[in-house]
Amino acid sequence: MTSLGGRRRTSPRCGRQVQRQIIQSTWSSLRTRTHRAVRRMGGGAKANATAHAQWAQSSGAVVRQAIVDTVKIALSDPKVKSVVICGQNGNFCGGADIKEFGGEMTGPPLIPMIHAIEAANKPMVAAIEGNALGGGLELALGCHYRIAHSKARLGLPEVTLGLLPAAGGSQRLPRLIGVPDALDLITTGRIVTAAEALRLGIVDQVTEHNTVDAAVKFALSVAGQPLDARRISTFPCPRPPDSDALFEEAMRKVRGSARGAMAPVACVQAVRAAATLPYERGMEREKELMATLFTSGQARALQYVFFAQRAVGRWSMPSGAGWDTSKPRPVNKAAVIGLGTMGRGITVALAQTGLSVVAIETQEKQLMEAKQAVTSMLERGAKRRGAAPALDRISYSRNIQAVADVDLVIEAVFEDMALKLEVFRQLSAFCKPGTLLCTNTSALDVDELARGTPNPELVVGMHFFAPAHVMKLLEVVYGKRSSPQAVATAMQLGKKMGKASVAVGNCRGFVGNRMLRLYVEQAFFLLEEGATPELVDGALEEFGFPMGVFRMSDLSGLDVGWRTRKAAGQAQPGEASGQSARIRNGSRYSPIGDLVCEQGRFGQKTGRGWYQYDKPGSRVARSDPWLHSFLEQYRARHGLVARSIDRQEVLERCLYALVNEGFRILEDGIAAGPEDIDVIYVFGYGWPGHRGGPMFYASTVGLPKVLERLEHYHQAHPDVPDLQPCGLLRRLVASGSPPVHRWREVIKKLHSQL
Ligand SMILES: CC(C)(COP(=O)(O)OP(=O)(O)OC[C@H]1O[C@@H](n2cnc3c(N)ncnc32)[C@H](O)[C@@H]1OP(=O)(O)O)[C@@H](O)C(=O)NCCC(=O)NCCSC(=O)/C=C/CCCCCCCCCCCCC(=O)O
Repeated sequence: MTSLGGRRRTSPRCGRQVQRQIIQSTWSSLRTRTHRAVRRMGGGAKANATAHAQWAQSSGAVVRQAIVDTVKIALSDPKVKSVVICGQNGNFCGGADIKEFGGEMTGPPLIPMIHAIEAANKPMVAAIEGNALGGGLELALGCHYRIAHSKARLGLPEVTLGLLPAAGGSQRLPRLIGVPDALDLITTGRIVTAAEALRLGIVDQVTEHNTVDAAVKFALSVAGQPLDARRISTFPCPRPPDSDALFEEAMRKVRGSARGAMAPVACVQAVRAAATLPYERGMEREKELMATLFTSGQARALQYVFFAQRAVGRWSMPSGAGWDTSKPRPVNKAAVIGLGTMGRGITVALAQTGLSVVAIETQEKQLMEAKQAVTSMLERGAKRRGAAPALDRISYSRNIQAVADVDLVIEAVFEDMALKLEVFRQLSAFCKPGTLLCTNTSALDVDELARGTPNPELVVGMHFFAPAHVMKLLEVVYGKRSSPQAVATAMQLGKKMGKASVAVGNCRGFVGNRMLRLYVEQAFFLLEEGATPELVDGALEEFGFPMGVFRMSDLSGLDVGWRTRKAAGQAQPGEASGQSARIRNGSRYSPIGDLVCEQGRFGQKTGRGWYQYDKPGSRVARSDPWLHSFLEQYRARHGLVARSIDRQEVLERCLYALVNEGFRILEDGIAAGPEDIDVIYVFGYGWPGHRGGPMFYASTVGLPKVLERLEHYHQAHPDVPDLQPCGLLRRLVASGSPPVHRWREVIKKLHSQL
């Protein structure tokens, strides 16, 4: 798959054809190299020439059939002494074709195929190059020996797709490497290098040279040797003495982090079955658990996210330019301007990607502090990865003229238009011609910034999420005059940094923050109407968010939004009461957050916010009686009568308001499709992946129901125009609520009529 991926990079126009090939290569990359082993053993296997041709053109079912048939031939041919199974194009097997899961699965099933390989009376050797993932690794675990290339990657990522390794992986891996390591790999889906696989005992040998040659040599050396001790399914599962406690701890851990996701829990249960039941009964349990996951809907959501993540790479702009027509510029050296929290994270992310970075901060003291912080972030990261820290890739400067030879600049100064315009003016004067000018603004107008430069086509937004070296999301914001090449360059850099990069249009808050405003606003309104932060957060956390809106606000700091609202003229000082104090530009406005800030309650950093904390900086939120009595007094002052609000209303108000704005974003052409919005929310805003992102979620709730509830809430709150259902939502419902992957057609039609 690596080589095919490479081909796509060099020939972006032939995407469709290559995509087909890559999908096939999940199973079709496999072939049994009996002929080669046989030849070296002085024999010959006639069946193989045809089988190879067939596999190269075939789908998963055909490949499995071919493996079954060829193994049968090899085992019945007395001249064949050993069998080597390898992939093609430098890749063993990336696992099952996920698209097969949606329909009726045909061809020979995987489990009996792997059993037959394990039961073989001739040595079966897996020659692992490239990826051995999911069903690919399960197949290798059915072999008697595994030889891997040093650059191979192995893992059981099924959990990330809402599944478990159900072709015996959950039963064989613990028997091979022990329960603790198997639990780690299976519950996280973590991919390991060949070196780690060797250390864990997953592979028997690692080679720097030709893997198939090494495997053939190895296969010859073990020909005729007894195989009983090589069949992993017959191994007793090593049970640590405190295994009950170990499983309870593992369960506690996954329940804590899974936030309602079923697959990690099922993975622990399956490994526990391996440790406590005979193999056959463990396999039955594995199948039972998999059947539940298959029918849960969570697997469908996570698999949607998998494909959505790849779909956003095929970006396009309203002009029609896009990923397949725009060539990125090479970026070897970048500059970061402003070394606050964001600038530091961006510097680390760029250096870890292998770029030379000039980090610029005008104040000496801040520069020194930033240098120290960046150094320790890089050292911690390098320690985790077992690599050397990329310290020498970064130079620090107080002088903006140090940007003279960079290919790209990312400005991350304070969120103030006048300041940013001044920085861009200076950058335009000092950068070499063609340098891309990127802003890390989270909401300011990219077009206004671009207008302040002589080359607006070189200006794009690169909106990172804190901490920028950790968070996987990047919004690449194109303005009216951004060139497709500038967008392509930012998108490619994002990909290199390992980010899910999504190209979006320019508007206030772009996609993520524009939608978030509606969600937070509904949470404030709910407090006015009788809810507490605990009720709202409880409902959202039960839904699957790592933190509810108020705990999240305490963590990121209440003053950030307050400053923006003040700058926009919304937050007005004082304790005005009555309905007029809660109206801005004719729409309902809640000053609750402003009033809390006026008390100096900025969240965790001040030890008080929507909750109270033991001390400033502490992270454990406790209910705060002060806040509750503040809410009561606030309602009394404004003549509001608290009513009983349930969790369902919290979810509907907060989530449907957010989804409705998502439809508006699609209608406005700010995002090209629902996948863009869903990737942004899953990777940047903690939306639970097993619910597939807000737009996918709306489709699972049912668009008619979302529409009906929005109409209901808009009627109840006519002073909140944002609750009025969006035209696109109405149109989708009118056209029969097509599945999410068909929304683009409706959107396209809508745009063509405008
Ligand atoms: C690392 C990769 C493999 C490659 O990465 P890269 O080179 O960067 O390329 P990408 O851009 O990621 O991908 C290129 C295109 O290929 C598409 N792709 C990739 N992988 C797959 C796949 N597995 N299936 C389909 N398509 C795939 C991708 O979408 C790209 O195309 P496009 O751009 O979208 O057009 C990387 O791709 C990667 O990590 N892939 C995923 C690896 C993975 O997760 N593998 C595990 C898959 S699951 C699996 O293997 C399971 C096997 C066991 C099944 C056992 C079944 C037993 C059944 C018993 C249970 C009983 C249930 C009963 C139910 C009932 O009762 O009804």
